[in-house]
Amino acid sequence: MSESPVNLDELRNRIDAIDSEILRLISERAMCAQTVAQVKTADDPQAVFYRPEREAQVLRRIMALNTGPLDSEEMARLFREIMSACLALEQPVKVAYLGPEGTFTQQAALKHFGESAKSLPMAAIDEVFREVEAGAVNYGVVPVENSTEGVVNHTLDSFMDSSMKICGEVVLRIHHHLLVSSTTRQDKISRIYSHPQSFAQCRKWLDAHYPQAERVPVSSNAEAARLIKTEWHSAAIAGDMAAKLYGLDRIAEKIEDRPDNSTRFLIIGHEDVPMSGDDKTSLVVAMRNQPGALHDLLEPFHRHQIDMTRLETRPSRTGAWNYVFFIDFKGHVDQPEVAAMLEEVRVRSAEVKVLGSYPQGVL
Ligand SMILES: C=C(O[C@@H]1C=C(C(=O)O)C=C[C@H]1O)C(=O)O
Repeated sequence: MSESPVNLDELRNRIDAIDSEILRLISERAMCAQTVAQVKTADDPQAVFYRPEREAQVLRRIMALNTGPLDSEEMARLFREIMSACLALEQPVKVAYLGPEGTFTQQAALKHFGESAKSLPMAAIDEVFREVEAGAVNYGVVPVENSTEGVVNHTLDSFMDSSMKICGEVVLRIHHHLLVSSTTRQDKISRIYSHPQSFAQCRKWLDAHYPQAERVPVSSNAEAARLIKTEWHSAAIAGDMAAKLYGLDRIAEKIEDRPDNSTRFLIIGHEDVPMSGDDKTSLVVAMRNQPGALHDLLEPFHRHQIDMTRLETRPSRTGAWNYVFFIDFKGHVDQPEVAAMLEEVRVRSAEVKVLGSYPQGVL
């Protein structure tokens, strides 16, 4: 064998030295974060350590500074975990999510808060709201829209009855796999379990590959994964977390019909979040039932050049033909032009409820 041009031992010694340095710096950072916690509690013993706007700024700064060879998202993910561990030193963030364990919502919760957060599965979206409202957890994570299937009505409806604030958003690329257990007869699959949204997102693939199999809708992908453990003729459609949790094999990967399939989740909590420099705001607006109402509502957004990113209509539940609008736009309520626009919308509408201003999803 020819002599390698670089000396492996030398390189490994260098890596060891770099690791010692990284270790020292991470510990120094953790001590700094501990001091921040002391400063925060000195002012207010009930202070919440977690600051969504600051975390978004830290991650954005790292991504802007990064020059490779690791890509910026990968680098931000590493820093996400460092921050999560630093925060957990003081007080692990407790997060309720739409369960069961192994769902995409849990994946979204961990992506947003890092692996050191304590995540607790809830059986339904309104339970997530209730748990946050009761103060049993610091934050909640619920799905709100999918790029293929549209809005999660249950989440929007929950906001109408709740005083919870939106403190953040997280977008997750959703990859579905066809999963089987070690005892499944792969040539005899006659039944496939999944959540109705997942079936809808994989419809074409299923029509092409398993046209004869019975599609059985269940309450979550994780539940689908759990069920097939004992059925030799069944498969499940679910994501990586569920596959790992139940020790299942992927016989077909990334079977979603659209390669850009993603779901947006909202983080709900008690506090208003200060500006991070790149924020979004969500509103619910009830309009008076009169001609031109929608035009009147949209006109101030246009005039103040505010970028609306979403507009959804839902029945208001107060009268047979009254509607409310869920609106997302870029900007924060503390920005003067946003405040001016909101004032005009208030005058023109029956009711405006600001659900929250929060940092745009970073990762
Ligand atoms: C250290 C702070 O507290 C927490 C920890 C952070 C960090 O590790 O960088 C950032 C924001 C907070 O969630 C802070 O507010 O600066």
